[in-house]
Amino acid sequence: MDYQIPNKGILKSEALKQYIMETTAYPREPKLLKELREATVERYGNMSEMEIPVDEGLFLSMLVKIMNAKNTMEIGVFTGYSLLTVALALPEDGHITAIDMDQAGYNMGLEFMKKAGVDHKIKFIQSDALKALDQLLNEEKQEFDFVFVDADKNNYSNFLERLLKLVKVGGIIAFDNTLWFGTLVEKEDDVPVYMRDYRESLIKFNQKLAFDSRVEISQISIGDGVTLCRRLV
Ligand SMILES: C[S@@+](CC[C@H](N)C(=O)[O-])C[C@H]1O[C@@H](n2cnc3c(N)ncnc32)[C@H](O)[C@@H]1O
Repeated sequence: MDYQIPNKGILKSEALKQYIMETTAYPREPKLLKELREATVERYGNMSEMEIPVDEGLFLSMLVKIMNAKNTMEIGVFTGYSLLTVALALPEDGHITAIDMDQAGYNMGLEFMKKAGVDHKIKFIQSDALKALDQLLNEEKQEFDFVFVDADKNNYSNFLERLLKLVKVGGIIAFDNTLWFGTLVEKEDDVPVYMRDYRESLIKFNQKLAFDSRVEISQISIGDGVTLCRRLV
């Protein structure tokens, strides 16, 4: 045999990433999401990198629609790119409980939610996420179909424990950044010091998830890595 099938890894270069964005992501990005993305870059500069990328937004949007999700939650809002994405994907009577300890980012994004006519679907809770989840667990029981987690990577395990009581059986909890800029497979010394703490937590979280029989998991290599956890029991 004089040929070899190459490794199945997907993104081999920045150019390939750019190709995906330019051919299938940017042309499909809803107008108000584009405006929000650009306004976030203008206001927050490099911090705007916290937003999920456009291709990931399109993926989440389709997932929410395929699932027929109605009652959803988001942990980690910033200016609301993923929040507006999900709000647009939900039906008119859909709902998102959005949690962030910072209110300023959400306030900026709210203008775009209003323009899109989806602000009535959103209940924003300004709080530390663990506190807010404990509060939700103490309140009247409600079942979530879909949760997007994009905050405080040191607490992903703690979020999971609480979310498994809040998400319905068959529902999905999606954890963002589970590949942490590829640093998980780099030597610690080669990783910038400010990224090591989350790197360590995510390595442990991924290892633990792999053997957690309460969920079915799928690691999606999009954006910075998204792990889907479907509640089984
Ligand atoms: C990566 S950004 C979220 C980006 C957002 N999903 C988007 O697409 O634009 C993370 C957000 O999580 C919030 N956050 C971090 N730790 C938190 C915690 N323990 N409780 C609540 N919010 C937290 C930060 O204030 C920040 O706005």
